Amino acid sequence: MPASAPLILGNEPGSFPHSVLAERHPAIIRQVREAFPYGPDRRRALDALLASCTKGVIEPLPADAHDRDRWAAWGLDTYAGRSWFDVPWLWSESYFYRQLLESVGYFAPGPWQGIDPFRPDKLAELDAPQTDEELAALDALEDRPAGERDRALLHGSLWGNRADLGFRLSAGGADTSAAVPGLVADDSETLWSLLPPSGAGTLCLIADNSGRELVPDLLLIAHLLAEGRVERAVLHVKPHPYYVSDATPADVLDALRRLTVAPGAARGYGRRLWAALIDGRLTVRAHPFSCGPLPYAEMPDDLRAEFAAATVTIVKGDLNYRRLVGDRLWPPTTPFPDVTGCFPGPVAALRTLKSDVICGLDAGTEAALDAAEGPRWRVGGTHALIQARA
Ligand SMILES: O=P(O)(O)OC[C@@]1(O)O[C@H](CO)[C@@H](O)[C@@H]1O
Repeated sequence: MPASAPLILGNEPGSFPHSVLAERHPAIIRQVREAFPYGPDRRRALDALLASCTKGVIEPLPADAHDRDRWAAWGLDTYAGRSWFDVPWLWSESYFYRQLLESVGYFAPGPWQGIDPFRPDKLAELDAPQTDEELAALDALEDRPAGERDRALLHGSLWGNRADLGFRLSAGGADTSAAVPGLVADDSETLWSLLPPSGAGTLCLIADNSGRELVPDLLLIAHLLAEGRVERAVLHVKPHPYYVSDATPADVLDALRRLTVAPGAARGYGRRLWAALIDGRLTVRAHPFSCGPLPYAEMPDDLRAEFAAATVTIVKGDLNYRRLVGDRLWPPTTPFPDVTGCFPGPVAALRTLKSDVICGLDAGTEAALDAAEGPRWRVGGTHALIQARA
């Protein structure tokens, strides 16, 4: 990895990270308050979190918190007592979601234990007519040449990353804006070379959002298994609700059910995935580190061994990209292999651009984007990348 680049904090007014802490997080708290009829205690806890995350400091966890030791190992003892704006942005955001779940009683025995505060929106998205349209498009793909199906399913998974409910909350619907979407980097050939026909290996896919992103991720997995490009797949999701729409094991089951009751070709994909789960060719993992506040460079040994053994790991979305390359302001032309060197094994990123972090651009592309859009191209969600290294 190149020596270093500035770590992103949220303390610069006017910056995107600052707006996430100062505006997006309060909006998420408001949304969660409306999602369920939480009683006075839960509402008080949400108010307290709002005050803490906007004007207060990072509070420590109680000594009996189930994950006290884990968060201590992840840096809580260092950051407790400091402003949410003055610690690494990645850390601050992650702790916000941890504390949001605490506020709604997600972890405590009682009626709200295990209730996903974002579930109503996730289900609404899964049930939306757009999902039907996207699934219906599979019918037309059935008799297309293999290469065309490869590309369509890869791009479906890539652009599915625009379906990010947290992003929509503060981007005012930018995910459907008319700005010309475009790939700013395309290492598809490297990725396909890692997934040759008759591959006997394992694909790891680190999922991002549920709903309209997870569905095409599952379709891609089903396709790669059916085409024999990999023998097994491991889908990594979050152990608990996170960044509003991130996929959890329950969301995987919802998406799978959506596929298995869909008309046309989609149902076939659903049935194949169902069978693959039963016979073990597809497994779902929800590792605690997947909701951790640290870059992948600091992943624990069990995950390191798992990714090292994979044929390739596909890392989905903006947040996972930040964790992959470190949440730092690299010069955009820094080569992707240079900043992903500590990821154990071949890795590919499929991401729409929703935060300032970027690497692996060629100088001409960077200049053209700056000239056309100013800094907006980095965060608008209208551009995307496919980056890969063996
Ligand atoms: O990971 P995803 O779903 O593609 O995007 C997550 C996101 O919306 O949240 C972060 C800000 O809160 C940004 O990194 C990014 O814009």
